[in-house]
Amino acid sequence: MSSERYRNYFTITWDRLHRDVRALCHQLVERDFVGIVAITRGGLIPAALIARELDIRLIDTVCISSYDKMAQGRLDVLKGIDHDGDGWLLIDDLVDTGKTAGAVRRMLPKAHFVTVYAKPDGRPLVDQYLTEVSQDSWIQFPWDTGISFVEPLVDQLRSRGESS
Ligand SMILES: O=P(O)(O)OC[C@H]1O[C@H](OP(=O)(O)OP(=O)(O)O)[C@H](O)[C@@H]1O
Ligand SMILES: O=c1[nH]c(=O)c2nc[nH]c2[nH]1
Ligand SMILES: [Mg+2]
Repeated sequence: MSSERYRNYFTITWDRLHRDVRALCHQLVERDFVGIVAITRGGLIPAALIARELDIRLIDTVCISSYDKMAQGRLDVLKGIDHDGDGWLLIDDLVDTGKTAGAVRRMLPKAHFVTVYAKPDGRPLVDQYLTEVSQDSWIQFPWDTGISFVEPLVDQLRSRGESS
């Protein structure tokens, strides 16, 4: 873990992500949307799953670059959009500090903004989210992780000198 801001990992598996996105869709299914705007790149995966559940075929993107791994950098808008979001569903995977959400909200003030995960600082900027995650946790998504061998606990303790 390299950023001072984060003390824990909150690990999301593909199964969990799919279940969480479907649960979010239950809260959205009664509404009508013109289409989806996904915030790249993290918003693309939930956007595809939500589009399937809500039978939405019209999908656009706002393309943003901000973090380099865990380090927050300058926010660059690589591609904006030419409407105010009226009737559109705006999707990101998560809101953390709210910097990305704030910038996209200014572009699409009338969109209905949802994220799957929300940390307290960014939470007020979205209309809806499924799961709250503590501000000091880094959410590890399945596309950033893989399955690997884990040493038995006794061996981990031995190598740390905590057991004989
Ligand atoms: O609330 P904030 O502090 O702005 O952080 C939230 C944003 O950070 C992540 O994107 P990132 O910039 O890492 O790019 P990515 O979606 O391409 O992974 C995440 O997907 C959100 O868009
Ligand atoms: O994968 C990620 N996990 C996070 O917790 C986070 N916060 C900002 N950007 C993030 N990306
Ligand atoms: Mg993102």
